[in-house]
Amino acid sequence: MAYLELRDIHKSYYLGKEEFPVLKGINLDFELGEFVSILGESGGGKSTLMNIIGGLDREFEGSVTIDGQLLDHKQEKQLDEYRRGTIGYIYQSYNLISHLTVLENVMVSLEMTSLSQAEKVKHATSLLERVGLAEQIKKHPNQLSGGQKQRVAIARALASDPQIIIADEPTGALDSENTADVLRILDEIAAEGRLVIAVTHSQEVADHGTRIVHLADGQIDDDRRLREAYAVPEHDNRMTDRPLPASASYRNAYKHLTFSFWRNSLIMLGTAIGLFAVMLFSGLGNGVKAYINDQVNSLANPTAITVTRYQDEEDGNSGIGQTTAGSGAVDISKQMISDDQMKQIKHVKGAKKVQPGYQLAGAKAKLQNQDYNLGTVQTWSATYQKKLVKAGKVPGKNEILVDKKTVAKKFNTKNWQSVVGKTMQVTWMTVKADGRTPVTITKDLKISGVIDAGKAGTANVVNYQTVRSAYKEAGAATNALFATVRVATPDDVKPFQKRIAKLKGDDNKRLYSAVTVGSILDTINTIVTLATNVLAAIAAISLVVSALMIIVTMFMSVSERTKEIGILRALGESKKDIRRLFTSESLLIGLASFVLSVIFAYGIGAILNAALYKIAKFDMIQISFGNVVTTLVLALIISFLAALLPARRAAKLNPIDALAAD
Ligand SMILES: Nc1ncnc2c1ncn2[C@@H]1O[C@H](COP(=O)(O)OP(=O)(O)OP(=O)(O)O)[C@@H](O)[C@H]1O
Repeated sequence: MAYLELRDIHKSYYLGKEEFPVLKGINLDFELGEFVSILGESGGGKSTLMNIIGGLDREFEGSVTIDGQLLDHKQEKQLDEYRRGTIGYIYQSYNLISHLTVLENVMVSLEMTSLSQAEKVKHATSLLERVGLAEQIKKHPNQLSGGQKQRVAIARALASDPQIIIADEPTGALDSENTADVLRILDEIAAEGRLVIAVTHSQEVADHGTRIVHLADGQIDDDRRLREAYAVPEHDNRMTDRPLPASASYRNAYKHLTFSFWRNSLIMLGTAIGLFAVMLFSGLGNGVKAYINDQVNSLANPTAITVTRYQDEEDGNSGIGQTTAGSGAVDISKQMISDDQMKQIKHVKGAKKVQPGYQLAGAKAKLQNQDYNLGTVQTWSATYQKKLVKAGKVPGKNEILVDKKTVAKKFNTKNWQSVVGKTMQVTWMTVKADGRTPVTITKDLKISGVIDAGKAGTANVVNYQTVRSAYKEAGAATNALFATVRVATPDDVKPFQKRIAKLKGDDNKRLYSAVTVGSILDTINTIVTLATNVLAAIAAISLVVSALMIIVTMFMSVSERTKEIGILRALGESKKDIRRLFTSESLLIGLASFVLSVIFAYGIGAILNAALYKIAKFDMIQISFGNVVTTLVLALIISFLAALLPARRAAKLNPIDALAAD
């Protein structure tokens, strides 16, 4: 049984429905150690036959048996393996990969062997030395002469130690000197015990082989032996081949990226800008949220909770500041917290300190014959931060801390501190002990200091005892209107709020509401998050543009590299390997864009922060680790999706058509 057997090979091409038969029943046997030349007229089907032997063509009739094993052309995997391990191809037009160096071109077929990286380099270098190219290994193909290119192609064909070398007009483009060189090398290859099948038009070339097969009209019309085939030496250490590892695809993709560096840099820049915008807006959202938190917490104590009586709809939803004293219609005792209830609140788990508080309704003041509308007047509680007191001190008995904007500055615009120490007559309303009858209270209070509630509004603060004793004197209800509860840490606020909301009175109705800085912040934060997400989503639209750019680049890359795809397929790479070549290139673009975008985001973020710091005294852009990770995931998803279609198209290319591409 011969090493390679072709039986009854028929092949036709079709133009529409019209059939053009090219091979009409080829029967041939080949042995290892032979150097067979295939001669025949142009268009006679020589290349077609080589593609069938080489495992590139699957659309034919007949059988190819290799070393006793029938090749199943339906099984692509088996064919990939066959091309990888058994076949080495040499073409008239060299078919080198232009963006790889001479050494790398030879290394491509070694990627599919089990050699270590160092062994691959050593082996490729020794092959290039053998074909006389030791000096040229770092050059790119376009820096070589035709003869040199063909020798690189021979070294590449030999690299994976194949049994069969197919050379399709290997000397067609060479001068006589280079032709002689190449023929000598091919003869040496046959002498090593390999089967060399060379297609040629030249009788002179054909005469160098051990046998000439002549093809005419789709059939063999002559098969002549010129000399004995070479004896096959024992090959005990044949190289073992294996599928292309993923790392090789990534390396190849990286080399291609750096080869077209400027074009790819622009694509990366475009993608990076989109990613950067997403990251910057997210960072701005974080910054604004932190800024608001900081501002609110600096005005009010985050561990203080204001507890009021719960008002359901029927009772009229009047919280602090809307005391209905004077209307007579509503029993405001329902809005008050009795001493017993105060004790009950004290016993709720988490309460560290509980302070009763009053709010003075409709408070007006007279200071040196000038009337003031006081707005909010409350008793001092833990909600206030001491740093809000801008002059003087916290009020003691019969003292008042007045608002900077509405009282102190109106009293004396420039020297507003001068109000401290003056006596102010304050009038407000409440109800008698029956909870209904209105009563007006007037007190002379000494101004202990000035408070500035900032943008949060106005604040006038009196001492709790001052109000309580005034109420006692006037026979008014003395129950507090609210209680200020301190908890240990801001994290204890929410659990406390929940517990207090659960407390029920005798009528099984909810007793208390709790307002905290946190609950106000929650609302603000929700709005800021929403706004940030909208901004980030708008920025994300630019990512769609980025994705389109990557898709276009990848399609361009596929059409530029069509020939390379054919070469890689001929060398034994599978469809999957080709797909991965393009997805890895796209993922590398995504990854590089991500790195760029992080640099932009942190760089420009720092510049913006420096500029805004002058205004807000706060880092307005705070890009979190989570933002960075999200951006990375986005970048990878986009680049992966963008590569899907182009990679699919590349993988689907017919290797023969791809090799024929210009
Ligand atoms: N993809 C194709 N579709 C249609 N016809 C094709 C295709 N490829 C080759 N042919 C035709 O098949 C015939 C054989 O082509 P092939 O390339 O095998 O010939 P060849 O003997 O190698 O020719 P040459 O010596 O000029 O290279 C030619 O007539 C060619 O036009």
